[in-house]
Amino acid sequence: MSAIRTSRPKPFDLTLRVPGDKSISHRSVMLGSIAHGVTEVEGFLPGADCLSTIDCFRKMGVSIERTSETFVRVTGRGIQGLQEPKLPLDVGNSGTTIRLMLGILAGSSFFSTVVGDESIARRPMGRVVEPLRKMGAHIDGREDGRFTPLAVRGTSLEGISYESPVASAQVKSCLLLAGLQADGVTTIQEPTLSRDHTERMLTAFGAMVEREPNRVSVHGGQSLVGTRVRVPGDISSAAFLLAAALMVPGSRITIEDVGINPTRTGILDAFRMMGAELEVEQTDVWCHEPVGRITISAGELKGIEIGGELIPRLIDEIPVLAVVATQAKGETVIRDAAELKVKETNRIATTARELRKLGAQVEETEDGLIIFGPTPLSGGTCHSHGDHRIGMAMAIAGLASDSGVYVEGTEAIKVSFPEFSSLIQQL
Ligand SMILES: O=C(O)C1=C[C@@H](OP(=O)(O)O)[C@@H](O)[C@H](O)C1
Ligand SMILES: C=C(OP(=O)(O)O)C(=O)O
Repeated sequence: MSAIRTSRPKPFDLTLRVPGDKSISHRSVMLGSIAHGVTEVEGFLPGADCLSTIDCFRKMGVSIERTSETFVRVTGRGIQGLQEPKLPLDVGNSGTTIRLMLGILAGSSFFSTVVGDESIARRPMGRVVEPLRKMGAHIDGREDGRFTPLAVRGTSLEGISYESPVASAQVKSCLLLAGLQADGVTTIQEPTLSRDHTERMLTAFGAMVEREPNRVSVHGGQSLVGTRVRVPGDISSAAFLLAAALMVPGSRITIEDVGINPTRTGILDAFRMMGAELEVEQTDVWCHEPVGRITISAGELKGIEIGGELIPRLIDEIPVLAVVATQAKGETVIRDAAELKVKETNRIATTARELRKLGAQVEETEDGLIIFGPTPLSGGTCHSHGDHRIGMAMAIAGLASDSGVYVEGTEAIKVSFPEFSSLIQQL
């Protein structure tokens, strides 16, 4: 088991880049695989989750070459050109891989089985299996297909109109990918808008996607054409570094070439509400995704109340937001975030538990957290619980501790931000 130790550094002023966006990297390999022709991906995230996606599509006969850590060349086979995998498709720790891939497998012409690690085995698959079955999919699995392992007998699908009870880009994307192979139109309505990378990338691959507020439709029978994808830096990874600047008064960080898609920038809104000084400048658009430069420096931080439409726009950043909230004056209330319970860990529970070990005052609620600040953070030993975002969040907490925080289980971090440990220790 690997571990890292962080403690209060001297104030810093740094300009950095972060590794490629995880959501966009997954999609580049998936859409590249089912497209016709070659897709070249620059700035691919070499994180364990995205490598699981590569491995699954290779098992379906797709030629995927990695000419460097971050450059990937996918020779697409067309959506009906994938081959029956001889072995189970192993998604490792990646919820995005399994849920999006199920949309592709459901409409294939072959049989496949899908497995993952212990965390994946706890995560709900009914949210995609149920609507896919409405489209005609044949999926079986543990507890009637609500959990892995799953088995899919590919078949022809019918378009549906589906009202998703959760704002989940994984549900939406799964159904869009199934919809591409279905007869007729597939429409997904979500309660609030979740990240829209699939919609944007489908357009870049030549598909027609119809969008209305919180609603998206796709016609079946369209084929995709391979393209060049340049992946922006991952704002979810950048969030840990932005938080680092807020934890060490007098510090400033600039992150360049980072994705600033508005469905992902909720954390910037939250940090601004807390009193951080933030400058965001759009510098370019890569493969239909806005890219820019973010500079942050700490102001006097105050507690905030967040919920509603903001939550899907910062869902993966809530653990580190809670860490920053321990240093803000007053109460920070996070509501409408029950989705956190079904991530790599129950992030409401693991965030609260680990922060309390350092003396933070944190209350768990049914759908979020309440953090009372500011509280000094003591030294101590924390654990990632096998969850990359919890491991990184606790390492950031250590930056406000004089005696230092030792975080165990940091091997989980390779899922999304392989360089995190060396970067943070440079502070
Ligand atoms: O589509 C995606 O790439 C993701 C969607 C989100 O999950 P949900 O769709 O479950 O909200 C997010 O938490 C995850 O890290 C990546
Ligand atoms: C929830 C996450 O990813 P996934 O659902 O793909 O496992 C995450 O990266 O925080």
